[in-house]
Amino acid sequence: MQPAFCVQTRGGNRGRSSATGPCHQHNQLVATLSQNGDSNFFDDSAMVRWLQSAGLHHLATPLSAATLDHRMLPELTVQNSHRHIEKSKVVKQSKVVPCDLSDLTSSPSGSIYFNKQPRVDDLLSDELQLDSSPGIFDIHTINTELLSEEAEPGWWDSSSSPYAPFPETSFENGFVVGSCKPSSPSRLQSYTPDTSRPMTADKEKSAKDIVPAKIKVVVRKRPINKKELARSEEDIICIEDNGCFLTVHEPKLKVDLTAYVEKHEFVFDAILDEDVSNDEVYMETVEPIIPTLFQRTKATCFAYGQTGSGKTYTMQPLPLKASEAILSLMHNSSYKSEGFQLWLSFFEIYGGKLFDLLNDRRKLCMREDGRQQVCIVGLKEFQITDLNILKEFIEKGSLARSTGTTGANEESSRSHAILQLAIKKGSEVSEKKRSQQVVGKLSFIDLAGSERGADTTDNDRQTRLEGAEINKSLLALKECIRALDSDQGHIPFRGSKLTEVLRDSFVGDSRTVMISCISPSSGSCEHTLNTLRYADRVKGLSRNCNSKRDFSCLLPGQQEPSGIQCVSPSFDKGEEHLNLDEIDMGRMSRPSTASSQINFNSPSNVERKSGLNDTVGPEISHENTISGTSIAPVVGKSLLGHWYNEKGHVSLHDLCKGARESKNNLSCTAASRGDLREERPLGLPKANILSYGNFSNAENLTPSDRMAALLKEEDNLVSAHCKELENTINFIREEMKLLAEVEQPGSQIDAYVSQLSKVLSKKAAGLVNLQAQLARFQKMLKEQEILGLSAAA
Ligand SMILES: Nc1ncnc2c1ncn2[C@@H]1O[C@H](COP(=O)(O)OP(=O)(O)OP(=O)(O)O)[C@@H](O)[C@H]1O
Repeated sequence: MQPAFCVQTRGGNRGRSSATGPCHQHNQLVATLSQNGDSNFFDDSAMVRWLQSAGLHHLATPLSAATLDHRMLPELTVQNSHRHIEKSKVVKQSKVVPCDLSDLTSSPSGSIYFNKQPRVDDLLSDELQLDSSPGIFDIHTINTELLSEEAEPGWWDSSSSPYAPFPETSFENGFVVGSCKPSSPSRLQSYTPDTSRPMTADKEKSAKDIVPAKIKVVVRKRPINKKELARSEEDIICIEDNGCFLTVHEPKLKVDLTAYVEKHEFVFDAILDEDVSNDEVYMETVEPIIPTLFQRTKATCFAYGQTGSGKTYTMQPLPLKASEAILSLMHNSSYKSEGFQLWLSFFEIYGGKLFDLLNDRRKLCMREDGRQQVCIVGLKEFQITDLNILKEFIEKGSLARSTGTTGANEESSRSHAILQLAIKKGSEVSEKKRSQQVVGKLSFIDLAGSERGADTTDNDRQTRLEGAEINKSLLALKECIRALDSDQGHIPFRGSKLTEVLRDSFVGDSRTVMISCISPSSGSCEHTLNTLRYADRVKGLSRNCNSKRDFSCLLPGQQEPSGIQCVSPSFDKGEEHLNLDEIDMGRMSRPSTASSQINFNSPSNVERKSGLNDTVGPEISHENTISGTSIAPVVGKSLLGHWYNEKGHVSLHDLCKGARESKNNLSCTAASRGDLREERPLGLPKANILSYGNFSNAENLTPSDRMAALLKEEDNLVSAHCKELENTINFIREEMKLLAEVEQPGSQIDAYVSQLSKVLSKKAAGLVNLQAQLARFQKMLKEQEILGLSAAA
């Protein structure tokens, strides 16, 4: 029999009532099981706890309806709950329905279902039925699929209700519930700005008094969509009632093909269920930051997650709401007389290049001035006084993003879109000359799909390199946030173009909000776990962190890796800066007898499989440098674009200065507790050092290791080229000097000949070396291509 009710608690974040979940495959409804009137919320773990507390340990795990014994649970009831809106307040309604154990069944994922088909009477309490005049319900909070089967025609006059449901066909993207989207073709949510609403003095004061956390990590789950349902995928994400705990029920198969469920538990600052609106997302994430922007804070809010997980859907409404609040504070608070202005810019990083989304995708270049301030040359900024204009700009920019070079939406998931709101003070003297000061800045970043970083095995070279670039930037971003959170003096922003662009957001007083977007479906389980692990690591070093760890898959007897939670105090001074992931990496990359016994569920293997492992990230921080060891110089190719003098053009001197400084930034020394003081180049886990420079051991390397080696070789080539240019200039100087001398009366031709011969030999040797390096890189590219092709075959 197709189960009717899923007996699982859902939603209920932060005081929001437990809500009717989306209408899933199983007509899911929030329900409470109770015994002897004693109410207990049931998700799998709560059920286990409840059974244990009832002394029914033998039933506690594994749990299935078949194991529930009628004699032991004599008075079972199911309490159906839903909510509706009454006089602008969300009201929870519930009704107890007597049930029998024969009405319960379990799914392969471990959920317990109530088989009885509900009646409308069961869904609506008596008061609610009396009150059911159009307009008092928010239809989106009611399980419409359940209702449609049983509801009498005419009980709901949708046409006259402001809460009329969108007809199912009008749901964009096949979302069953929760999408609540306007039928407008725009990707933006319908939104009516209201700047006239003044912020009261009390509100302003309390807003100012609240000090938001430096780093906040929020997870947002999107509703399951029709395509996923059509593929019979299940919702595997369970959010516990306080809105901070999340369990992923990973469907797995044993060797004998028996299905079982592996649970992964996570804790974050907030977890937003599929029924949480964009307004609520704003309130949870960005709203607390707004007042701090007037106090010289730079804030960053970014969405991370796989393609299609809802990053753009989540991010697009936020700048609008934030601008409304900023303008309201500017015009209606004590800041009124300060002469603040709000400015907008919107650009994209695609394939390591910057494009202005508000100026016909004009290519931009990033420069660093004498005071090490990063500026994006040519980026258009617009002053925002009217929210409708802002809305148009955002739409324009979003369209430019998704209709980029090839017009495919595919592109958007391979690019990072950055929308910046800057609060400025001062006047603009002329178009070219501004005497404005940035007071605060809020950057919204819609990151490339996280799984794109794993595109390193793709057949297409361009895709592989883009994937590697995305991987690099996501890892560098994580490193920067972690450095911020641990109050490290140095932020490794040079790790990627993305973090360089955000440099000024990482210095001084800064706030960061990460919204991890996840899909609920079982088909996305691996990506979802990767996203949650990334988020977990971002938050991992937070001093107040109380994160439950995803250790469900540790081997029996294996301990929580001590390096993960915080830097072990037993480390000596020299190791203090050891990156925690590096310890992980050491564990992962060292093939041991133990590792051959590790099943495929071990965290390291899961991450390795995903391609989102830390092959690049951990080594990016120059804090990894350990005194007393020599350091292999590495210069990133991005230097070519970054080193400019104050007049704006590249000088070789600056270039070399950049190379030297970057060498310090990017060099790293590998050290882990087991084998300290080992020198290795950037971007390579230990196990791969031997194969660095050629792929003779290529079959032993993972695709991402190979890609890291390739990128490393590319960096070395660019670095050697820079060096060669520097030498060439010196040779030219020497040759000019020789020429000048030989033309003097009485010059020594023999000396000239021998000096010239020396210079030419050095020049030739330099070119030969560079050519050899180039040939090696070409060979690696070729090998990578062949390996990619054979992997694909
Ligand atoms: N919470 C949600 N409620 C309803 N619909 C959603 C939700 N989240 C996402 N969607 C829908 O899912 C689809 C994919 O979302 P979106 O484009 O935001 O994904 P994305 O992560 O930005 O993907 P990409 O990385 O490819 O740009 C969109 O059409 C969006 O409308």
